Amino acid sequence: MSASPLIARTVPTLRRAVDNLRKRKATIALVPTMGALHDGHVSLVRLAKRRASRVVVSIFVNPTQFAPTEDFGAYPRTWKADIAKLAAEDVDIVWHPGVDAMYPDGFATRIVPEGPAIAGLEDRFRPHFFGGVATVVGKLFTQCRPDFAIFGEKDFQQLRVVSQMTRDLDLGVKVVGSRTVRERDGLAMSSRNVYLSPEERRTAPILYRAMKDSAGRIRAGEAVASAMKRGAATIEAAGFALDYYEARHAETLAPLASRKDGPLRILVAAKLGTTRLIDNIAV
Ligand SMILES: Nc1ncnc2c1ncn2[C@@H]1O[C@H](COP(=O)(O)OP(=O)(O)OP(=O)(O)O)[C@@H](O)[C@H]1O
Ligand SMILES: CC(C)(CO)[C@@H](O)C(=O)[O-]
Ligand code: BAL
Repeated sequence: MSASPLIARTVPTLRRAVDNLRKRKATIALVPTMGALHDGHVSLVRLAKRRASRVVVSIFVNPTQFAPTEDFGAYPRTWKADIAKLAAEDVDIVWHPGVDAMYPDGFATRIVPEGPAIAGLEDRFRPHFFGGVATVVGKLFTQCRPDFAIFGEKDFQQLRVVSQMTRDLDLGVKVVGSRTVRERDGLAMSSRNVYLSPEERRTAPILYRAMKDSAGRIRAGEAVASAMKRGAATIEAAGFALDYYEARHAETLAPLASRKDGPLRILVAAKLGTTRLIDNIAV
């Protein structure tokens, strides 16, 4: 029988719960989320359980990473179903602060990531995004003081930015990436997939198919630029409005002209109607 997790809504409650686990010599893994949980999130929880003896999942739709024109208000919130999923996975603590607990009146500090990991890609199209993510993840780390924190590779640039910030600020957390979980037709699971109309949902897996095709061509010796151009054209022909379709160095995220320059990752962001999807694969 799985037990319901302890739900903490204020920093003192969370701290007491974490301190209690620590007194019992627990190791702790944190899984930061914005809720609307799907099997991708569940896979992060399962990896967390393999890394540590206790698991904390945070559910917080973080306003500071959304631009005023974006979907903060509409973002799916499915609290009851989320808690049922986390109870079934035997999660120990759910950290679910209100906006006032995370950003009390007078809050005036921000972590601003710099350097190659934030050059372009998401940062070009969501310039507010990584500042909001770094600030909230920095807070989540100091609030929960985990040994490990698990992030999905689906948000590949976010994983790199968070790893860099954690190193730079000596936060003492081991950041672990977890592979992307996909639907049967290849679409990366994402909380925002619920926005897709049935027709858009049928089109959406083209993103993954185009990346796989480009990766195959590059592996077979086609020039990176040519394979990427073809992939971008396929995506646009299917009706997506493309933000970017790029091959980058898999570790540094620096732009790469040739496969010989290092391990490659293809990253994409595109809008289908009003829904913005992102994905990436290794070459
Ligand atoms: N399909 C997936 N496979 C593995 N990890 C995932 C997947 N989708 C999301 N994650 C990871 O789950 C964590 C929480 O992400 P979040 O709650 O924003 O979900 P999301 O599905 O990415 O939502 P959104 O649609 O807002 O991008 C992040 O580390 C993210 O990379
Ligand atoms: C890491 C995160 C929970 C920070 O709000 C969010 O960006 C997400 O869900 O990927
Ligand atoms: N999964 C990334 C969170 C966001 O798009 O705001």
